[in-house]
Amino acid sequence: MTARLIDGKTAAEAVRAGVAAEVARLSAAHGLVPGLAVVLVGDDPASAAYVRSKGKQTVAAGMRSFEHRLPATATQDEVLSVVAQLNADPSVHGILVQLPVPKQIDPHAVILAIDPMKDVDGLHPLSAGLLASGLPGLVPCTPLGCLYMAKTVHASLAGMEAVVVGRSNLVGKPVAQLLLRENATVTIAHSQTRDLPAVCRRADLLVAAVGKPGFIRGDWIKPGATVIDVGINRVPTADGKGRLTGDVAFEEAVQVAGAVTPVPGGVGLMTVAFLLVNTVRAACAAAGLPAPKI
Ligand SMILES: Nc1nc(=O)c2c([nH]1)NC[C@@H]1CN(c3ccc(C(=O)N[C@@H](CCC(=O)O)C(=O)O)cc3)C=[N+]21
Repeated sequence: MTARLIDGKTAAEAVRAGVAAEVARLSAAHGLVPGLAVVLVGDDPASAAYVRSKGKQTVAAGMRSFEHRLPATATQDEVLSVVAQLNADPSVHGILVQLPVPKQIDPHAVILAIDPMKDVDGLHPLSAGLLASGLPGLVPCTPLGCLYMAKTVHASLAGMEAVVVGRSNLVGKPVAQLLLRENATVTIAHSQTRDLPAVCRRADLLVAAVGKPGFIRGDWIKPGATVIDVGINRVPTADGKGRLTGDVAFEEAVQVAGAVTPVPGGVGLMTVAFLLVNTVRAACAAAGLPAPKI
């Protein structure tokens, strides 16, 4: 059997079309144009590429895009002062500080400084706490993308065994909270989990967010399971360009799984699409309008 591919390109295009329609409506009915500010500290080429694609898609959806680039030598105070300026700017509804930041900067201090109303990354402790308490708030984009993709396969996740490998604040923990909200039975596994392959084999829905290329092997997957691969790892190639690969050994996984997300062309595309969704949600909340239906 060969697994069905969950196509991120088609799914992301559908989400972006919904965003563009909502942005057009908000602008016509309320004169509201959602704005997203991305802060990039340093000159990591991969980060710069993500920031460019976010900016392009933001503009393509009819929103405003703001980019702030600081040198790799920037101090924490300099970063905090950019964040304060963006917090105070009414045309900015969403703020994303690209992670990781250089080592002289404490990422927690930067995240805490972001106005929670503009926290489109869903990383502020208030956003994390609202999610954990089952209250409305901004939810991290990659977990929203994972859930959307899982739902293209399963109308309901209730009662499913879900295993999340990875416990980061950006992906593992929030995706587990979202799955719990959907009434799945959720296990969070990590580097110290005993007999990880056996734990993974219990999963009807397996979410891999470990950051190690090809780490999850085919024989760790329950036959017919749905596999969501969050990993975006650049591995070297002979031509020196490198290629993107996930956390799942894809060629093995397609032999066993029922459905699997590819890398590239999977969860990464959904992350950017849901960043736009979160920006529209933040803009509506700031304007006192009801939550948009996207
Ligand atoms: N505060 C913060 N929030 C983030 O969400 C965040 C971050 N920092 N730092 C870096 C990571 C990485 N990330 C990606 C987003 C989209 C793709 C993406 O669109 N990937 C495409 C193609 C990429 C390519 O071909 O280069 C794909 O997987 O098909 C990848 C990676 C967001 N991140």
